[in-house]
Amino acid sequence: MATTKKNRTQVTKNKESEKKPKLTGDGTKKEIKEENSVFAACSFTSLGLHPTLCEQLRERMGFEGPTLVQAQAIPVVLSGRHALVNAATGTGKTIAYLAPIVHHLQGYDKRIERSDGTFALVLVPTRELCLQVHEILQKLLHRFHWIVPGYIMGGESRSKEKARLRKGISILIATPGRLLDHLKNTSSFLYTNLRWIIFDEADRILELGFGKEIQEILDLLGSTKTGLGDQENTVPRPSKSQRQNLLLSATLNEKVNHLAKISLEDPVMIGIDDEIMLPTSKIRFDHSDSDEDNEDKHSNKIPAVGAYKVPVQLIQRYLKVPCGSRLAVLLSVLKNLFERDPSQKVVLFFSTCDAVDFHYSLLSEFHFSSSPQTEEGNRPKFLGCKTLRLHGNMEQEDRTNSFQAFKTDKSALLLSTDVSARGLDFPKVRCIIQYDSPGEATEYVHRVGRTARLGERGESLLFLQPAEIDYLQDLEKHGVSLTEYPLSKVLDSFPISGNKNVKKSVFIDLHPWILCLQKALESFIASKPKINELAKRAFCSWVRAYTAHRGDLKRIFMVKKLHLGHVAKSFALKQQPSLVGKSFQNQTKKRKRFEKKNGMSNKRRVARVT
Ligand SMILES: Nc1ncnc2c1ncn2[C@@H]1O[C@H](COP(=O)(O)OP(=O)(O)OP(=O)(O)O)[C@@H](O)[C@H]1O
Repeated sequence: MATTKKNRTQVTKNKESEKKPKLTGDGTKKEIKEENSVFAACSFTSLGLHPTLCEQLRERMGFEGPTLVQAQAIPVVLSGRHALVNAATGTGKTIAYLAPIVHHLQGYDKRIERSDGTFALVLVPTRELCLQVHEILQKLLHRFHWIVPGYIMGGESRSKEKARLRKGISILIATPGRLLDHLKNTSSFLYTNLRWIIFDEADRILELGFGKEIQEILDLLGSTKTGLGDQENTVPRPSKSQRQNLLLSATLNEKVNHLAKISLEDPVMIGIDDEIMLPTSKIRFDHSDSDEDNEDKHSNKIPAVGAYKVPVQLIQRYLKVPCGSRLAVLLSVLKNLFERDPSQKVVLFFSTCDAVDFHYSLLSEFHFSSSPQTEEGNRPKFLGCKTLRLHGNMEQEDRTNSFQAFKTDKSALLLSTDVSARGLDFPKVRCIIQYDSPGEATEYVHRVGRTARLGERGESLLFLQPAEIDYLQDLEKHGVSLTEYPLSKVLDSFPISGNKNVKKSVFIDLHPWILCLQKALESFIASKPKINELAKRAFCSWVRAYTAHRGDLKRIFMVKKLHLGHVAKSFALKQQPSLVGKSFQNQTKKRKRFEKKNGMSNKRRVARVT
């Protein structure tokens, strides 16, 4: 704790000299307002990093100086202490752990070699994050060619990964399932020199149901306090000075407590306010844990649920939309956004892969004119922007292509599930739209965190039905407050039958623009059998996802309150809800049989959705 506080003080003291322009990751200059600054006033060199590494950060990556979280975390990581790092999205946590590791590895008396195996292991929840961290690491290692970066993740060829592991990877980025697979089955994977284990997006790794895998990984690596270090096949537990574990996320909450408890020794807390700290002895990590007396021996403190850190400059709004008008309103909001600024990036979040596929096809093919005189062939595309999609049911190659395209594109709309919610750093995203609500407040924070990164401006819109409006109070509990989006004004701005002066309605679902658009959408879907099929599938998955809300959220997202006819309308379906409902019941039965057969837990089900 002492180290953290000292660094914090140093950062505050130096704030006066913070006014000069900073370079962002993409090399563009910008003024950062002092009160909103994410940058510290010190230099990378003053934090103790090797000059060549500092040069690399500045010249190759365009980073003039550290961010606040880097200024706090780098000295701690360099010191060898275990740490729990909490900082808002987009504040540079990746460099906060990678830079000190590279600093140490390049400085070994005897240069490390591939045959020494793996020194550092970075665990991440998704494949895209795996690729992203690897890309950053490659840049960081440009001048240190003897330190080899590598990744292993689901969806890739196991045999190719085995070959790479056999040759040796110094810093390895991995998703948990595939790592465990190699730990058990790849005998040439050498990790006796392992010194660092990092959990990036620690809470998400656990939420995805990887808790058991993580426990097994830590045991196999001999890195738990209660680990099975004496088992065959495990690495002898290194001394405290040799092994260092780090946990990072913008939303560290009680889900991480268990992991912190089993993997961190006397950790330094970075970015965690004292008010939200509880001694570990006061917290039950899980219901099976009756070992509280032992906890008192370690008087570590870990974070309790509290306020989440959302970038201060982010403008957060909500839209209250009746269920049956959701689709028409969504399309109107998108049209308004891209007409206001055709060259921008927007991410649109859905709860299921099927919903992404349906809306992607719809937006790619839907042509519209509010004037009935316009012939079908002459109607313009409803939305002129480039559209991309990303979800967990796509082929790995398509996933990677979408991910890379959205990174480099100057203007595009990305339709995605929560697979994009964590850690992904798409430059210059201007707006986040949460069409399907995120459920847990943590997920809200990470979704909106794809914009307003590193002090840039950004906007977020959350769709809620009138019956779901209490969700705003749930967010308030975590210090997140939203204001209402001026929907009527936006809807009034659209011409109806080429006429801007039509009598407008105060009710969204009776607004002439919405009525006209809804009618066109329903005719379009009825005339396209393939998209119609996608709409029905998306409808079924949507209702299923709605039923999956957990705990307190069930009170807000009540399936019983859903009017299935209106839900069908939000997929532009004219069918009777009972017809659609029947196919939903069949699908639900099929899913339940599948899950029973495969012994899948609740948490796994959430993972399958993304
Ligand atoms: N010192 C720096 N100066 C300028 N840009 C930086 C600096 N450090 C990191 N960046 C850039 O800031 C952006 C955000 O960094 P990063 O993805 O590590 O954030 P994060 O805190 O891990 O976000 P999330 O919580 O969403 O995962 C990246 O584009 C990165 O290149």
